[in-house]
Amino acid sequence: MSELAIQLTDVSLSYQGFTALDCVSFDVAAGQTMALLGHNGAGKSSLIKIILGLIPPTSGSVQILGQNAQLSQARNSVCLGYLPEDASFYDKLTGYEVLRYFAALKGVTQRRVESLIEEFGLEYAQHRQLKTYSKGMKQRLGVAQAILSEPKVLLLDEPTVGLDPQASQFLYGKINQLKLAGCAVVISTHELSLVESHLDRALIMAKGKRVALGSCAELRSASTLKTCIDFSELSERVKTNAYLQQFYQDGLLQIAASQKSEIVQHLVSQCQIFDFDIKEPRLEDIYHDLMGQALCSSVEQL
Ligand SMILES: Nc1ncnc2c1ncn2[C@@H]1O[C@H](COP(=O)(O)OP(=O)(O)OP(=O)(O)O)[C@@H](O)[C@H]1O
Repeated sequence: MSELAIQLTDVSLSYQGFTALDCVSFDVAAGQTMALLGHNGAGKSSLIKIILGLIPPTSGSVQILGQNAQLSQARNSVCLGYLPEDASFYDKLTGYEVLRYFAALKGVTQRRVESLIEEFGLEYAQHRQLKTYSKGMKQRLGVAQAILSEPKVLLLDEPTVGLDPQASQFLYGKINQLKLAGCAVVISTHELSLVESHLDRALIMAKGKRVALGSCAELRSASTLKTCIDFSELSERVKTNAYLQQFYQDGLLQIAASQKSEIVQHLVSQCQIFDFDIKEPRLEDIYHDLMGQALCSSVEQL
């Protein structure tokens, strides 16, 4: 099994008596991406700040690369990269000066700064003050700052807000490169369709509690949503098949995710149907389904 980069055990947090996080546990292995999903105020940013060691949990433990996150060695380590929600820098500085400043703090070379400026498409504006930057340009700079030191643990709070589709795609490409180099990545986001194909696991949270944790396939199985098998042509062989009839609804076969291989086998071997389209529920639908279930049952863990 891969080395655990982040390990949270029973983490709770209270802000002046208000419980923002309630006994949350999860881990992220080196080279894995974890998406933090949840409604506004669910506790995602608080979790990220706790992982960074910026705020101490009221109870529970947090280990980063085997060290207590509250210890300064872990907090000051160049191994951590962080993009805060609404990252803002002193707007009289130029983009180049901002990156040079963080590079000096992290012991990163000028060459790396120049190469990131180029990669993030900010060359033309690098010597302009940030007050002349658009939101997306500032966000690109923020992401470049976060990955400056080629971190082992990267925490991104809503990284694609303000980015155009091309820049979002570029960002996820970068994240995938870092993952291949063994970086553990945590992304808090509301943009579920963007993160879906890049995450290894997602933690869904509501009101500071863990609602569900798992890969897209595991979350799909935990949901009540059906996988649909669509035929290019309505097939009599399916409608009249004694076993398949029970799943036939609205011109589709509607099955639980766990039944997929069994039904596909049946379609091929018993009905000789080879032309079909399998439509899995998307992360966004799964999220709404699990969140609905959790809120109905007062946010009990699934
Ligand atoms: N410094 C603070 N003092 C008091 N309450 C706070 C503080 N920071 C956050 N909270 C509260 O804790 C809860 C969780 O906030 P948090 O910012 O972690 O949520 P979030 O999931 O990141 O939300 P969003 O998606 O809106 O960014 C919210 O109810 C928020 O009002």
